[in-house]
Amino acid sequence: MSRPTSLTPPPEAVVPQPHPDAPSPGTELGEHYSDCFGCGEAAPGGLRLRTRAGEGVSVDAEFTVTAQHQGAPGLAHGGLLTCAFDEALGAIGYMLHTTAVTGHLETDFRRPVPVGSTLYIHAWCEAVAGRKIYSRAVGRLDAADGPIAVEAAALFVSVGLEHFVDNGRAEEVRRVLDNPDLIKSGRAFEVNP
Ligand SMILES: CCCCCCCCCCCC(=O)SCCNC(=O)CCNC(=O)[C@H](O)C(C)(C)COP(=O)(O)OP(=O)(O)OC[C@H]1O[C@@H](n2cnc3c(N)ncnc32)[C@H](O)[C@@H]1OP(=O)(O)O
Repeated sequence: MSRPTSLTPPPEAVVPQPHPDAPSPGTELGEHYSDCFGCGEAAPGGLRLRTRAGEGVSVDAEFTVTAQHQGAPGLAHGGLLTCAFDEALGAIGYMLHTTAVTGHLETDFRRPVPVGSTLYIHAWCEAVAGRKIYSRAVGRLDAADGPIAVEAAALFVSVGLEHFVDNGRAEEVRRVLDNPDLIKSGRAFEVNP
């Protein structure tokens, strides 16, 4: 049976506060996993997105579009823009002190994003209902107050360590368990509080 894919928080959802141990605004969040395509330094051709803690349950990131990110000539590929938003929205987990995976993600492309431009991404959590985290993000062109180029809305679902251990390919899971430094933040595989 297929699941509902609504991005509207249910009536019992609450507006969350940052976890008491959440990083303070402006703190660089770093890569969560060295081979992550969205943020990992070791991922070939990856986006290497850097996120910072924002006010409340929010994060900020800048994504500069390079020639490697093209879809049409001189323009960013929409799928890669979505990846950047997935990454930024996922980093909201730092503010809630939970590890969450994307359940549903919608992206609205409002303006073309040229190669060489920088998207200023602001992502925030609207509501939490149990394991479900409802978040939104906006990407502005070339300045924090620039025109909106991309908007996204997502449902992330909190998961525990077993999600990764049980589902990841054994080779990479073993490599990480043998060398926890590969999870730079020490957060991505952390069991929920
Ligand atoms: C901290 C460091 C960070 C570090 C930063 C991390 C950044 C990561 C950025 C990248 C993030 C990714 O790309 S993650 C990779 C892409 N995503 C995935 O691979 C996830 C694949 N999907 C799954 O594994 C699963 O479907 C789950 C875990 C999402 C849910 O399965 P489950 O655990 O069995 O739970 P389940 O009962 O089905 O669902 C829980 C609740 O969520 C609802 N739900 C589940 N999926 C959906 C959906 N698509 N649309 C609506 N609702 C949904 C269910 O109805 C239910 O509601 P109710 O009955 O409770 O009301």
